[in-house]
Amino acid sequence: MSALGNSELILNPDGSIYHLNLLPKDIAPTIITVGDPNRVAMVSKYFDSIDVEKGKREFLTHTGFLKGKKITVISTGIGTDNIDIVFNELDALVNIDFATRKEKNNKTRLDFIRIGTSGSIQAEIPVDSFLLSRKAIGFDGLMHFYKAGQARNKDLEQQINQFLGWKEHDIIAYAVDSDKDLSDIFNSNHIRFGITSTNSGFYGPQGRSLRLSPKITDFNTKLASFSYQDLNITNHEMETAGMYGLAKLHGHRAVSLNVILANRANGEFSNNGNKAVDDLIKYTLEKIVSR
Ligand SMILES: O=P(O)(O)O[C@H]1O[C@H](CO)[C@@H](O)[C@H]1O
Ligand SMILES: O=c1cc[nH]c(=O)[nH]1
Repeated sequence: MSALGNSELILNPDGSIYHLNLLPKDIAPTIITVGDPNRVAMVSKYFDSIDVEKGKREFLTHTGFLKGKKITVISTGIGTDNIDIVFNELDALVNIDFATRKEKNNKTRLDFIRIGTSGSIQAEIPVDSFLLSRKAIGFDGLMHFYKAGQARNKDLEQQINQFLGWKEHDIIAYAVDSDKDLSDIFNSNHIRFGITSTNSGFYGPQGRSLRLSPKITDFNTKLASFSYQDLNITNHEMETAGMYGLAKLHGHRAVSLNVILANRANGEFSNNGNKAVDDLIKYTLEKIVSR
């Protein structure tokens, strides 16, 4: 493989990677991703020590130790356009030699655990509950730009696209599974499971309208009535499918956990979102350190 050029692998003057502003030594193999930069400190305040605090734009990183386990928490900002940056750059930090600018022979596998927020489209999934995305359906388009055949769940893709029939609206979904072994660490009766819909926006792309008219009027009820292998499409958010796809393509593992803040079927929004997010953070950290 020839060396990556200056316009492809972009390093800052201090040798750190372009957007994340991180050096290879700044990250742990276990990485918690959160959307909101303010959530980074909500996670790292539980660490026994914080050894790295760096950031640039919406990408804030803390790395430290909890009960002897080295953990990184990083904010991705909103959307899979940012996931593309975060996952490519985190992989580069461990699997590209910045001196030779070539891929390393011996690869390092990373574990990604998202602690996010989300909106349920199923009436019986209440606000403030926790949901693990067994699978994700991407309406955002990110995977269409990669040779992603081996990472995708083609059977689910075929079934959802046929069921929805939204090709006439230029909407074609891709589908990706969570990593089963990593997901199993977070199983318990506190967690619900489902298929997560990852969208390219919060309003129109999640069937919301404030002043603009939706093109697809039965958007959420149609998605909510689909089922696949005993799982329903449970919730909308904006990162998981991209995470699952890019993690698999790079040889990493990923799982997405979300607090349900909105119930779209009942028209409810949590009054207690911060407390629920804090509870999911504590639950996730406990599972990470006790595995
Ligand atoms: O709370 P985070 O992790 O950002 O996740 C959800 O919240 C944002 C929208 O409000 C989107 O990023 C969505 O995925
Ligand atoms: O409804 C919601 C709530 C949180 N995040 C989303 O993307 N959608």
